[in-house]
Amino acid sequence: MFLKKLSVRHYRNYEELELNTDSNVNIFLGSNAQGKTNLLEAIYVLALTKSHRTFQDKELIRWQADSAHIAAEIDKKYGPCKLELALSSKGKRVRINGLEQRKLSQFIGALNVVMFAPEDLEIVKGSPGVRRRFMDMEIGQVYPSYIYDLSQYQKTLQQRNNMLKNAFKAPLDQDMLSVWDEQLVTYGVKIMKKRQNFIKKLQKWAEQIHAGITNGKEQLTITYSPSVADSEEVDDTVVFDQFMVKLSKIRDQEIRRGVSILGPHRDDLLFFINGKEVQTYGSQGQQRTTALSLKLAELELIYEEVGEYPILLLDDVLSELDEYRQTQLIQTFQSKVQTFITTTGLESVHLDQLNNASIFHVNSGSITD
Ligand SMILES: Nc1ncnc2c1ncn2[C@@H]1O[C@H](COP(=O)(O)OP(=O)(O)OP(=O)(O)O)[C@@H](O)[C@H]1O
Repeated sequence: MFLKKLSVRHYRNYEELELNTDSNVNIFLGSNAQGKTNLLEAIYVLALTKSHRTFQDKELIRWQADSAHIAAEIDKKYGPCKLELALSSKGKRVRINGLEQRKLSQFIGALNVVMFAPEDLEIVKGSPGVRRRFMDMEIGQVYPSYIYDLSQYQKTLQQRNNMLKNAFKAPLDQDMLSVWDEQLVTYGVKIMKKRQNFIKKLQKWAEQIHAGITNGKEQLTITYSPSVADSEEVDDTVVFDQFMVKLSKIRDQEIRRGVSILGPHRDDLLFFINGKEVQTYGSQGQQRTTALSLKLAELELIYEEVGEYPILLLDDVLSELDEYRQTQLIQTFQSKVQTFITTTGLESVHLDQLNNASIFHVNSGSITD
């Protein structure tokens, strides 16, 4: 995929901006707080309809404005495509080639991106919630049906939690709870299955890439850890039954605690280097390399599934990498992936290794020469 033109209006600190991005490598250069990340974020939001750094959509709208707009012209394998997204207090509206899409799931995936930002270290180091969000965002952009299953699961979970929360006030409607149980399990199994497949594919690439970055010294293993199944293997019928049985066993506990304690909303991912868990035993450098391998693996996974490479967004990460890792990264994207990079200074970027990079000077929400 190749992003030819990006336009934003009333987005973060941008009043109005149109940018021709004809190069394979586009560098947003500027001091702190000028709007470099805002531009990468705009591309990310156009792809996934959500920001990578906030859950609050209203933060994306320029102060004092009612709505924000992002648009892009993209060259895809099958031809050119125009994407538009408008954000307001009423919600989001999206169009593909001028045609309004009723559901966001019809829009997500039209543009594929992989963002690598300093916060990604949290995927390795942080709480399970960060890893679940990582899985959800990434699986959703490749398999649109996942977004539907996930939203159905979340709705069911909310209803079921409401019921459990109120169980101490009035007698529990056991029949109704059984209906929610079955629905929770039905969508839960679909989600687990897709997460398992995704992680298996990601593992294959990440292991290879990580071995390359570490000169074959480290073997990276990524394991899906579902809260329901006894192993990472998820077989539909077996897990459906296991899930139902386990729910009935913990019913009293769930009623006492007033919350659903089993299901994909409690899943996790585990990372191991040479058999040792990275979160607990990995050095800062190993954790960083794990996050990098993960992101580079995503490029390959998306290529395998979608048939073309996504756009790579590198937010202030080159300076964090030593020269060897920076070279590895640049060599990976240089030939095949259109890349957008933010940086505060070119001295930390080995420009000599980049062919035909365009440099945009970002200054208080505008691009200057
Ligand atoms: N909704 C908004 N409306 C107007 N301005 C905003 C809004 N949200 C953020 N900003 C402004 O955007 C700027 C931050 O932009 P951004 O995060 O892109 O910085 P950056 O250039 O990447 O800096 P750094 O190098 O520090 O990461 C800040 O000046 C902030 O006040």
